Amino acid sequence: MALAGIRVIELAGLAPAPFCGMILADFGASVIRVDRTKAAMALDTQARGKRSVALNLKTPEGVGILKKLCVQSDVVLEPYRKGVMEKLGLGPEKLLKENPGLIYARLTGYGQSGPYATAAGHDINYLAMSGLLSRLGRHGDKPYSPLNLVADFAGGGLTCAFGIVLALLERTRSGQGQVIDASMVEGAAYVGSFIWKSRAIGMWERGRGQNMLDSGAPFYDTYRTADGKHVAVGAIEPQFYLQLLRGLGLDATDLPPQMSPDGWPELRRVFEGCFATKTQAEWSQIFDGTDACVTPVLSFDQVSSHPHNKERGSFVRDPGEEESPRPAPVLSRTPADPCLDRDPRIGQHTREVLEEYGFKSHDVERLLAAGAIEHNVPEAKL
Ligand SMILES: CCCCCCCCCCCC[C@H](C)C(=O)SCCNC(=O)CCNC(=O)[C@H](O)C(C)(C)COP(=O)(O)OP(=O)(O)OC[C@H]1O[C@@H](n2cnc3c(N)ncnc32)[C@H](O)[C@@H]1OP(=O)(O)O
Repeated sequence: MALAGIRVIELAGLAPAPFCGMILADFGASVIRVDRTKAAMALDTQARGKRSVALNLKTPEGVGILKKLCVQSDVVLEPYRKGVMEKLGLGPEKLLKENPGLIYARLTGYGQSGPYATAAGHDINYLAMSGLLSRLGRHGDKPYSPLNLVADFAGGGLTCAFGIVLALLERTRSGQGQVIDASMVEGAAYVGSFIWKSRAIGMWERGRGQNMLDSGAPFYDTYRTADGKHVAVGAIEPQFYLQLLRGLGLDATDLPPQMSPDGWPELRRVFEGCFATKTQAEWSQIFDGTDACVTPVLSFDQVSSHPHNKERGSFVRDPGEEESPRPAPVLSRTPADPCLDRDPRIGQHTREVLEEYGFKSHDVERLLAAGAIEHNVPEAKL
């Protein structure tokens, strides 16, 4: 796999850093998640392919172990509030001095500088600060946050993983590591570059929810079908729009012009009436194989059995029969090979990892007895 041989230390976080770590693990990196001792439960639902060590960073021994793990690794990924790592004596200056090749990725909401740098926050706050949230939502309604996808995952975890891969690539030339300051505000805004830059061509002149791509246009929206399900319509170009009308049994000459916002309320009423007359499956039969850009809005239950996704194997099943998306994109020679084992328990690999990083087994016993580390044996499987 593309990242085989890369050693990553991921300090356990809430959602964006775990996703970043999972991407690296899916593509072959050895990812060790550093968990707290005495944790009631693992909150990391994106632990695929990772190993877990449990360290108590409130003890000098725990901090010493983390330092040893970091200086022998390629990447450290930390999701804490600005200043937490420095307080532990594990700031980038110190670690890069000991390991000049280290890539030190800091994934935060507001970045490492500025008046908000130390403030608590979550996806919705970062999205708000990126400017994008002000553009999301239906006409007449307040701004709407589309799950925690944009800041936490697209602008956060994924962007940070991209930064790590760039730094790894650059290190092959310079031999040097570097610090990555991944701010989710900036990552989200960057992901939204199209929105920012397409203002110049007048794409966002109208208010929220009144433009072509923000649910303003009837040819770019979802519609309820006779069985209470939905279809998604994305028929922008005139030739595709004509196919949409054909499938709906409508004649363009009886309707307001496609690109005239004044006629959009009337057009939407007509489309709503049409889509409500058939089930989702019936619409799929009509539109599949055409360029009308109409697709079913699939539920999680439907998604993996849809013939397209099924043929490509777009979803994988873990041994607990839970489905999840397979890693993307697909590389032709070195594709990701997601680990299908159950997620690690907190501290499941403490002993194994510490010995791998040069600790003697009697040291491990001493650290266990001192409460600086925890080792949890997985429950036996039948
Ligand atoms: C009942 C509650 C249930 C909660 C269920 C949660 C279910 C999951 C849901 C996921 C929701 C996802 C949401 C929508 C998100 O947006 S997640 C994104 C959150 N934001 C970020 O990640 C940005 C960067 N991080 C941060 O800003 C902050 O970490 C935070 C998220 C606001 C949390 O702040 P806070 O809890 O005060 O932690 P921090 O200031 O970072 O300090 C961490 C302290 O913990 C310590 N620590 C760390 N590891 C260990 C360890 N192994 N052993 C012992 N201690 C440990 C650190 O040393 C630090 O301690 P101290 O410096 O405070 O003394």
